[in-house]
Amino acid sequence: MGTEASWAIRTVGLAKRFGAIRALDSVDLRVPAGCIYGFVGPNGSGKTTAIAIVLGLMRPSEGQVELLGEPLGSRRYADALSQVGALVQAPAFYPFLSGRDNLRVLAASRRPVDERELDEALDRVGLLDRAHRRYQTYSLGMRQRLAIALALVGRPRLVILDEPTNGLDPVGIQEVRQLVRELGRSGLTVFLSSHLLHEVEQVCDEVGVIVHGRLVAQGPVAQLLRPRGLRLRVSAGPANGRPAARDGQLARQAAAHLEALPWRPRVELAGDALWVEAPPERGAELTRALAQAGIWVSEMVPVRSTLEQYFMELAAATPGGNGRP
Ligand SMILES: Nc1ncnc2c1ncn2[C@@H]1O[C@H](COP(=O)(O)OP(=O)(O)OP(=O)(O)O)[C@@H](O)[C@H]1O
Repeated sequence: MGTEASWAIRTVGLAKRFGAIRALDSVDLRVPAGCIYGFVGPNGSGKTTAIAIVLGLMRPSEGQVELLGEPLGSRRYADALSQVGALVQAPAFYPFLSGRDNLRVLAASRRPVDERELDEALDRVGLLDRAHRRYQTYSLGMRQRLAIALALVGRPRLVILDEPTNGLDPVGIQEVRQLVRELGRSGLTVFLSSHLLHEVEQVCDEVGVIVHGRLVAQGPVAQLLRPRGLRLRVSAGPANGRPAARDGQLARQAAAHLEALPWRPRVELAGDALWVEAPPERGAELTRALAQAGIWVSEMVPVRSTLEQYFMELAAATPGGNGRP
């Protein structure tokens, strides 16, 4: 495998077996430097296993790994690791110490740190002015931001966050997502694992989708996760002189008009709403066709299939990717 500094993480044919369980099966990760990469998959799909291998905490059964251009197994892999910050498990912070003292104690347990490094990490996560307060007074979001600060001490080039919003309240979730976006904007490469497709969609530039240990899709979020359908609600036109049709009946009429369009979109009825398989930019054509038939669109929302459907479709489309061996 050639050395390419443009990949923060690159794996080829990465596999890990635990007895009969294939936790990872021929995974080719491509994490471009300078992006926010979302590693998304249902619980138990192999995300933590892949992260543990990249961090040198677990040996792969097969395959190659390159971190910041250095191959796993080479002497320089340790140098690459020293430029990586990671949050894999919640750090054991001390409740009675301040945020800053916690950071100092835990960071110093790995290597000597100076106050300037602590200031910088606290500043990046927006906790500098509250660093003197006791940890036990912190909100859930602040606690997680402090945990991310610990991963940022020493200015890593890459930060790996394993499910960083798990267990947080809604405010904390928003704080952490916002922080991840800011870290990405600052030029840091962020590798974030999540079982939430919408989280990855909101925060990441690139995505890798893993199902049952297989990477079933990878690429820019804008390409892979774009909405594939439109949900419509319709109402009778204001002055078309027809007796008002019942909602369900009107929806059936609307479906018939749309299915008759030259490009024959697939249409499904869902009660009084319709689901049309069409990219959002075709919305105007749909509304025009319906208006010409005297049916008015009262609501139109771009939608994707549900997370589970999406994972299932991707897994089914991948040879051997639809179940465990
Ligand atoms: N040390 C281990 N021994 C045996 N099986 C393991 C071990 N670690 C992980 N597994 C199995 O490997 C598979 C992948 O687990 P992994 O923890 O990597 O998934 P994950 O996507 O991170 O899920 P979660 O978000 O639930 O942690 C699962 O079937 C899990 O039970």
